[in-house]
Amino acid sequence: MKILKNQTLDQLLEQVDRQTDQQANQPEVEATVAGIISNVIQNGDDALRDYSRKFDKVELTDLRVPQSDIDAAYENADQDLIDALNLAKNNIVSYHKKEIQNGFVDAEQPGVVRGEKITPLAAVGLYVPGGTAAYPSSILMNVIPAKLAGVSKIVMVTPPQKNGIGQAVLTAAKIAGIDEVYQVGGAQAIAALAYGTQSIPRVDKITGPGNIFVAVAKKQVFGQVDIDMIAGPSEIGVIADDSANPREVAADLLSQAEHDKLARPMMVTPSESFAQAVSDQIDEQLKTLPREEIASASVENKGFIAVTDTLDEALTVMNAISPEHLEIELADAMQYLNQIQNAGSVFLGFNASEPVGDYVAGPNHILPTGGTARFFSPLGVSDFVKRIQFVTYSKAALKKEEKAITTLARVEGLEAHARAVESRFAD
Ligand SMILES: NC(=O)c1ccc[n+]([C@@H]2O[C@H](COP(=O)([O-])OP(=O)(O)OC[C@H]3O[C@@H](n4cnc5c(N)ncnc54)[C@H](O)[C@@H]3O)[C@@H](O)[C@H]2O)c1
Ligand SMILES: N[C@H](CO)Cc1c[nH]c[nH+]1
Ligand SMILES: [Zn+2]
Repeated sequence: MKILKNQTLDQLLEQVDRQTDQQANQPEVEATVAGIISNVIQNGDDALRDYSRKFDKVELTDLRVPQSDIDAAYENADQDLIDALNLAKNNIVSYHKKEIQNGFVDAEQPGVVRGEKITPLAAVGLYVPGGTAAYPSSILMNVIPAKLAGVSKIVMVTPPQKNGIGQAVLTAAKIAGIDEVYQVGGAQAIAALAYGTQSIPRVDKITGPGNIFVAVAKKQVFGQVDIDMIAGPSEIGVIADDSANPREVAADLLSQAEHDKLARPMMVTPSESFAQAVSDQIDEQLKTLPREEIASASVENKGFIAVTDTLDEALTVMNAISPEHLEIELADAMQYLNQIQNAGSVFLGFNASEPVGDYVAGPNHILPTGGTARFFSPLGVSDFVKRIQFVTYSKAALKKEEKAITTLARVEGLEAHARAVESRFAD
């Protein structure tokens, strides 16, 4: 892995900035995706079949996965898989239940009642990745907060596979309780959810992670629908020093590198010797990885280890990176949590290996990438609800505030605003 050493803090921050910019601006991908979206709007299901043939090498007739396939997958599933999915489901439910908002009613001022009611979205589309790998775990992470929010229409899309959607994916769909599944992926699936086709219903919001084409497509349909965030190619940032185990740190970095050739495995450390030890371990462990080709490309093209003068500088660089996942591999790691400003999900201590969050801990693994953890949050229950505000006034309460309202209205030159309130006291 590339080791950046003998660099000033400003030089390191400048490199992080430049890499993040690259993530955001992909002109050639933007153009490809714009063409795909336009074609799906024009040609609906036929365009979906064309792209499935072109990108996924799959000939599709029905886009919807029959319920019988979902039921059969569950019936035939390995008990270990069912047990693991149920354990994950229980932990994800118990964690996300704590996110449920209940709105409020405030009647503190005489004659005035105001408040906020929490309303589930009517229809959401969940994107579950399935190009280079299948992600049954992403089904749970997408569906559970939507169900806890009370969304009634939940539609799932996932890429078609040559011999049908994977049995583990369908088993997870059954356990998650989703029954409307369409076998289409990529930017075309995002377009179908945003605009609707003959088979796939239009939704109000699209959530879920995906590759660069999916991430850019979600960006382009924002405004036609809402989106949860830009959850693109996976990333992991590790802050570690000599108190950590280089073999374990290398293994965690590779766990995310194997997702995508564009995945970003990154470490920042104040120890040059530890940097070298981790880099050596990465080279060693890559040799036996089944997804070595993907992980090597990620390490080569997107990975780096930055050596800083101090631990404080390491925290500053990592906050600038704003990684999707941040591991703090330091003694007494919890003490550093309050210094973390930007990250999707934080893993504290030597045993909180990032895949624990991918699968079973309970927090969501659908997380912001490409530096967007500066302003996006992990997927959660709040992504599937809207807040509706309400007020009611007695005539006496309105009279009390009439002068303030009409003064402001006339300062803004909005006479009708003033007269609307004064009309209550005309007779
Ligand atoms: N950020 C997160 O929370 C999170 C969570 C899980 C996975 N991920 C990421 O999701 C991604 C999954 O990627 P994936 O590729 O395996 O599956 P994917 O489902 O995201 O994308 C596969 C689809 O991309 C389309 N496609 C492939 N090549 C294309 C091309 N050249 N032009 C246009 N469209 C093309 C195909 O139609 C295919 O169905 C990885 O980057 C992984 O790191 C992120
Ligand atoms: N680490 C991924 C998010 O970037 C989530 C995931 C799903 N399955 C395995 N990992
Ligand atoms: Zn992962």
